[in-house]
Amino acid sequence: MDNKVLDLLEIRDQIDGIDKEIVELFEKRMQLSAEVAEYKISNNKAVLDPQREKEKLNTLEKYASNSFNRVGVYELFRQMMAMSRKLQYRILAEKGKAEKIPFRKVSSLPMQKAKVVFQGVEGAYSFTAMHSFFGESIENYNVETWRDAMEAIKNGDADYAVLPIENSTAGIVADIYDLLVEYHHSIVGEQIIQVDHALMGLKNATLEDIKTVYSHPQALSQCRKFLEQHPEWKAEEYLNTAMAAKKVKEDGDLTQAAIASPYAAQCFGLQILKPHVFSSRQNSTRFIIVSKEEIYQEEAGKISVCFEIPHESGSLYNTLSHFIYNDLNMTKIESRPIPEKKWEYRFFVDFEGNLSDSGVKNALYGISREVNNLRILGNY
Ligand SMILES: C=C(O[C@@H]1C=C(C(=O)O)C=C[C@H]1O)C(=O)O
Repeated sequence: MDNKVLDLLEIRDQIDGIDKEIVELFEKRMQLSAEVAEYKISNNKAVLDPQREKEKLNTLEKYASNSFNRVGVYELFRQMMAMSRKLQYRILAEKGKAEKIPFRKVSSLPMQKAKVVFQGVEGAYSFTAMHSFFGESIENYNVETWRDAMEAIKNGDADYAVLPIENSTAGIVADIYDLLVEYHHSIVGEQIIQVDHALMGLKNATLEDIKTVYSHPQALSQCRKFLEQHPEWKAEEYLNTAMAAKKVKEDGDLTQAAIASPYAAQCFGLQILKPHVFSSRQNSTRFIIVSKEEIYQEEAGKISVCFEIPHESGSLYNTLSHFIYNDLNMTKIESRPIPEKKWEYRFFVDFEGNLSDSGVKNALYGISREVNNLRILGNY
């Protein structure tokens, strides 16, 4: 072996020795932190003491001999103290000091005599989503706006609302996120609907009769390839796909067609002139089921939360570290502006888990102590 290899082995040997010492010291430090937790329980003190942490970081970084190491020491101890706090939260939770999660576990969603509200008209994709989730025989009615649907839940006019939250190509439906914050309802389920547009006309119409095709602009653009094969047709934008189908039925004009879901054809007694003019697994809309009840099902596997964090370096990182530390898989993060606070944001996070899991409880307890306005939107 040449000298350099020997050197490397020797240096690594020394590193190994130091790391072992660091681990021993780390464990001693955590043990002391656990004792602090006991003190805090007896004296009703908060886990996080920002003043103490700030002072510690200032002192410790001064021990470092150069600016590069100063940054390292700062970061190292910031992490160390975050871990120490996580241990304390766990101890407090074990001693029953964490506030209870307000959600109630149920074996299944109460469906008997349930009434569902959806936005749009029969045959709209939200209508399909509702039937897929609740079955065909569910009592339901429609309203004009998403806000109306939220109000219906608030007033007790309906037990559940079906609302679109995200489209796989167009992204989130921002208004629904904002409404979820404004109305303190909870998400109790979700339903994904694949987009499948058909061309439909009156019962006795044929493709040759068609002169005008009505649909929502997004549906028209998704079906562009198909429409280009018929340059003789005029494409007309309409409020939504189901309304376009309704119009064709009501006008009773053989030259009119609509692009909408096959379900809309069924609802309005139209004939499908050409199925799947656009169908895409890639293009799906995810709907949420909203309720006034704070309930979650035993087998629920996804949790949605939202929170606000101080406008400081590292605060999002610090919040998300609670998920990592508790081995929780985050599946989505979104941010929305907070209207009253210019350039500050509210974050929406989805992660895998059930509100009964201890890791989930630990993460939520820790986060709730370190952010503003943590809300559990639902577990479904
Ligand atoms: C250990 C404590 O709890 C927390 C963790 C700290 C640490 O690990 O040094 C410091 C302050 C607190 O935010 C403490 O209060 O001393």
